[in-house]
Amino acid sequence: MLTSVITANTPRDVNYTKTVGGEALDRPMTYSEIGGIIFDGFLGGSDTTANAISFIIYYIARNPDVKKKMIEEINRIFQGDKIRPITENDFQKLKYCEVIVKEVSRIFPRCIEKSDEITGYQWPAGTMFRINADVIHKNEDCCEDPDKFNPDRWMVEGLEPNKHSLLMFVGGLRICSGRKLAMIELICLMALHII
Ligand code: HEM
Repeated sequence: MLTSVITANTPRDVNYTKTVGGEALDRPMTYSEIGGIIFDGFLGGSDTTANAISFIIYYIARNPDVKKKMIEEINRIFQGDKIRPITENDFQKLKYCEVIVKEVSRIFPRCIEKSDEITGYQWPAGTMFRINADVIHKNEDCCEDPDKFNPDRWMVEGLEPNKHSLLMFVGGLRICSGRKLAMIELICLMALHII
């Protein structure tokens, strides 16, 4: 089925990406390469989601005030009945759970394993990057300590998030194609299973 979806929807003359497995490509990707990437993504989509939920649990456990607000939101929406199936409407209302996921993504640093050139500079192996530390607000008052775990920074009116604020899914042409599903999975796990 996957192959037929790709065949039906993929224009043959589009150069989807210039690299496969780190190798530069000077031709459009084949259907089997595109299929391979999707397959990798589905396999990779499970351990990335497992890692993400582990960090979410860690930050919730370290921040009791956040946990309290999250439980309040979940109880308000489910009214004590967490056995009923979750609906799209419930999901749309789980705003605090959503910003917890965003804040975990923002605050968690990335580490490069090998020395690399990034933005014109050579960085040694082991460098920790927090390039998504700044969430830009129209309201200057809330530009507080970027090292503080504070999901509320995402809920401020007039928020203009830096486009690199959600680096969990990277960006550009190769942005994670499962990101919306991943957000649904994470938020549902938080609402239905964490507490
Ligand atoms: C929290 C969970 C997830 C995280 C943090 C995550 C993160 C990523 C990252 C960093 C990439 C690489 C982007 C790049 O190479 O520039 C990627 C690619 C991909 N992900 Fe995810 N992912 C998650 C969940 C999922 C899920 C659930 C699926 C599908 C069910 C999925 C499907 C894919 C696919 C198909 C690609 C390849 C996209 C491409 O190369 O064009 N991901 N993901």
